[in-house]
Amino acid sequence: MTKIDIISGFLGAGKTTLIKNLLSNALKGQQVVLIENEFGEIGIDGGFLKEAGIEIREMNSGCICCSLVGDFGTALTEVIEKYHPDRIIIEPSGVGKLSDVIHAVEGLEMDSEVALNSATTIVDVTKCKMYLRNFGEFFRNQVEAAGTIILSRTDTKKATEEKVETAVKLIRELNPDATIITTPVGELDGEKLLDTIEGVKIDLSHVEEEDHCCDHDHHDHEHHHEHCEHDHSEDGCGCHDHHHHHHDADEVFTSWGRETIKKYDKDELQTILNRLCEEDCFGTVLRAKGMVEGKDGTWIYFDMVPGETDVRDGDPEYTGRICVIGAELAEDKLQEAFGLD
Ligand SMILES: Nc1nc2c(ncn2[C@@H]2O[C@H](COP(=O)(O)OP(=O)(O)OP(=O)(O)O)[C@@H](O)[C@H]2O)c(=O)[nH]1
Repeated sequence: MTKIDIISGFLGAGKTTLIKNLLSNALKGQQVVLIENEFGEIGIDGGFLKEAGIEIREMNSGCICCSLVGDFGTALTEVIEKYHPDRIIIEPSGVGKLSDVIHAVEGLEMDSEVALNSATTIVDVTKCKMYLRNFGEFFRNQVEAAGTIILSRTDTKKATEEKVETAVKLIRELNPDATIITTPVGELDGEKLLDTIEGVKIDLSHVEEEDHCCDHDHHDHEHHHEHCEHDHSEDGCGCHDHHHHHHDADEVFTSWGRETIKKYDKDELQTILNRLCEEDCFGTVLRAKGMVEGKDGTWIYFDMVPGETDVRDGDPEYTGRICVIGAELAEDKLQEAFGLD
């Protein structure tokens, strides 16, 4: 019997970080297949995990919830038949709806030797309130459908006691029964972490069904996306408020990605990422990530979520890749900022 574990969470919440942690600790020695669904044309995360000898099946064809019946079901069945793994970890895209993924897995349980083992959502404790307000339609479903919720960034200074308490309260309102992990994951023993995630019942009774995005006609929506002044303050602008329903992820979010051989230095990349955090001219940038060759021949990896950047050394990749995800992105400005034609 193959166990299926779903690790969801909004853009940049910390899904890949948690999966790496599980693979190198609690799941070490198990045969694991990871199915990733990245939002954005340029797949970035795959390379990180291939090093760990993990088989990866990437699906970059947009939102997982829109391809569940076709691609996703086929991918799962193929993986099961080919590898008979101990586990399959599914990492839906940051803007995927968790309940849709759960439904899809449950649909396969009858015919295949698989069992849904856990459904976990990672919530960035420092942005919970803002994302709930601005992107509630997507964020809420991930919280409502989860068996376990892990708060990320509880190890940072920004995660004050007050902020953690507020996040827990907001999460409790949406999902009264979930186990909420408030201890920084890095402090937890791997086995303890896995035990906590695995032992939880998955209950979709409090998930708002109108959030199910595959039932509707993709071309017959009313669009209410009035753009607004983005002040990038912590509480955001409130323009994508949670009363809007029935949107596909690709109606609200866009991505811009490039493969490039252009060389950068770390300071230059840091400056670009700071600009993405601070300036309004790019649209609402929610995530940037990638890897590029450095001017000195080393490789530079980077991550950006609002208010947070990380530029670091990494192993050479087959080519440089940049991916930016957000709402109403100004592609020409992004291209210009990264110095690309
Ligand atoms: N301090 C701190 N940083 C974190 C934590 N979790 C994730 N990060 C950082 O946040 C950034 C994004 O983390 P990822 O694990 O790539 O997030 P993700 O959810 O896979 O992101 P997507 O690619 O958008 O799906 C990285 O720079 C991580 O190092 C955490 O608990 N604490």
